Amino acid sequence: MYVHIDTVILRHLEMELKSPFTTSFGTMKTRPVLLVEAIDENGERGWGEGVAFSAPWYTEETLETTWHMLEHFLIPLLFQAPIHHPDELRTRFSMIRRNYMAKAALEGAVWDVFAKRHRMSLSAALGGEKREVEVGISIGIQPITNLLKRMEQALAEGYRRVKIKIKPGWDVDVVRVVRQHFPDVPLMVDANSAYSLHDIDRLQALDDYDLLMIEQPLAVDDIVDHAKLQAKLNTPICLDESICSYEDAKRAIELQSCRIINIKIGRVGGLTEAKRIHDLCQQHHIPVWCGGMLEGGVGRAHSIALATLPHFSLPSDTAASANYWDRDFIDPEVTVHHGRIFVSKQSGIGYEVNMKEVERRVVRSKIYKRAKG
Ligand SMILES: O=C(O)CCC(=O)C1=CC=C[C@@H](O)[C@@H]1C(=O)O
Ligand SMILES: [Mg+2]
Repeated sequence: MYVHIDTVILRHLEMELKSPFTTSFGTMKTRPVLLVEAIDENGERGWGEGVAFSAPWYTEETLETTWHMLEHFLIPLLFQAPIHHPDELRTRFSMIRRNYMAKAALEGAVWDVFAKRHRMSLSAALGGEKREVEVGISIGIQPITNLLKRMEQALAEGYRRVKIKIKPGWDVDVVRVVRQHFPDVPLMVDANSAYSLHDIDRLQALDDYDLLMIEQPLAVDDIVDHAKLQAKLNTPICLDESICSYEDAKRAIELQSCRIINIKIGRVGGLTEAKRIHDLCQQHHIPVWCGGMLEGGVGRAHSIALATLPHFSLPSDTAASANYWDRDFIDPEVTVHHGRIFVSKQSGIGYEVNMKEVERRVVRSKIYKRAKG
């Protein structure tokens, strides 16, 4: 069966975060969402989500660059020919350099159409096996009393792992206080590239606190210094920003730059590449987990489906919708029960897009139609 995508609709939504999210590179109060709707020749609708932020602080992409790449390059490439399987888009889009979040947003919508056309859940279409996924929570930088209170609340809600942000001057002391209050909680830190090899003493000091991992301590595009650092740390390094492709993951594994990899669909260019990285890590016994990008409900649904693949062994950053927003734009919203999300058996992403909630937040939209004939 071939899928002809006839229409793509882009919508820019602004989502108000319940509480500002602070990391080593800044604070976010609202989260822009680029919602991608793909409609095939039968009227089947699939949804994808662009996860780039409004400024290029996480990677080089922004919502604006994503929109530009979709409008001028990726949607025209998609319209060029029908597809037999979404995996084909990885090759078709390969002539476009990088712009992974833009590629992932469109590819994700096509995956949703494909799964619906085959009356399968996205999880099943990807080869997912789990009926539920374990969930962790990521807590931004905030005054220590607020951090401890938020952790207390998250653990009471059943989250299976807590991730806290660190940066120079907000690291060893904070982790020590957290450990004093929560000696046994599964705990990890995310540095978002705030350190260099000159900080090795501070990073080695974290070895005393039984952390699950230290996420992305060094430069966003580095795997060489991370290998030098990992050789001096007992705590596993988890790479996030450094891994944008299967090839990056292959090099990082060969150089022993990390012992864990965080897979994010948008960062690596889509579900097909995410699955390839998952399979590579499975072959090399490198644990993986599904990272988060403060996604809206559609991006969260895609992450949940990905996290059902067999080698995802660590809790995902796919917390409940209520952790981020007063109201998500999907029905039902994502909920977490005793630290787990039950995977929907519905076809496609497993959630309905609530157009009333979408329209409330849309600041811009545009329709793209395939020229017939
Ligand atoms: O989506 C979530 O709940 C986790 C978000 C999160 O921790 C991150 C999102 C984007 C960039 C970073 O700040 C951080 C990460 O690197 O994982
Ligand atoms: Mg990270």
